[in-house]
Amino acid sequence: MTSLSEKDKNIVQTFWAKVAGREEDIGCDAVSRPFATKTYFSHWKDLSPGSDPVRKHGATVMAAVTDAVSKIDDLIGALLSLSELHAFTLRVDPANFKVLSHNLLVVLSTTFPNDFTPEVHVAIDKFLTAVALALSEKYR
Ligand code: HEM
Repeated sequence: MTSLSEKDKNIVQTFWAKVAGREEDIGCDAVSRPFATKTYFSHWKDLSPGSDPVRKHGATVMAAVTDAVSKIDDLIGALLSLSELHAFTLRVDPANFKVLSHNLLVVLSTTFPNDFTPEVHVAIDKFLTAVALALSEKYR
C-alpha cells in the first residue's frame, strides 16, 4: 500500500480546504476530459463536456474524493463499497482510475496555480494513487 506520511496527509487536507465548494466545477472538468467515457456512460443522454449528466457525475465523484480526504487514515475501508460497485456492478477497468486521477491532478493544478506547489503536487499525487489502489481492492 502506498504510504502517505503524516506530512503528506496534512498537505492534502490543507489543500483540500481550498477545493471545498468548488467540487462540482472541478469534477465536471476532470470527467469531461476525454477518456474512456463512452464505453461506460453510453446510457447517458448527453456525453459532451460540461453537459448536465457529466456535471452531476463530476460532483458525485468529487464528493467521494472529499469524503476520502476526511478518511485518509483508512482509505481501503472508506472506499470498500465503492470498490465493490465499480468492480462487480459497473465492471469498470481499474486502469481508468489512473486516468481519472491524472485528469484531476491537471484540473487541480490549473485551478489553483499558486497553491499547487511541487510539494502539494507530490502529496496529492500520492493521495490519488492511494485512492485508486483502494478502489481496486475488490478486483483482486
Ligand atoms: C477517483 C475515482 C472514482 C471515484 C471516487 C468514483 C466514485 C463514484 C461514485 C461515488 C459513484 C456513484 C455511486 C452510486 O451511485 O452509488 C460512481 C458511479 C460510477 N462510476 Fe465512478 N468513481 C471513480 C472513477 C471512475 C472511473 C475511472 C470510471 C470509468 C471510466 C467510473 C465509472 C463509473 C460509472 C459508470 C458509474 C455509474 C454512473 C451512472 O450511470 O450514473 N468511475 N463513481
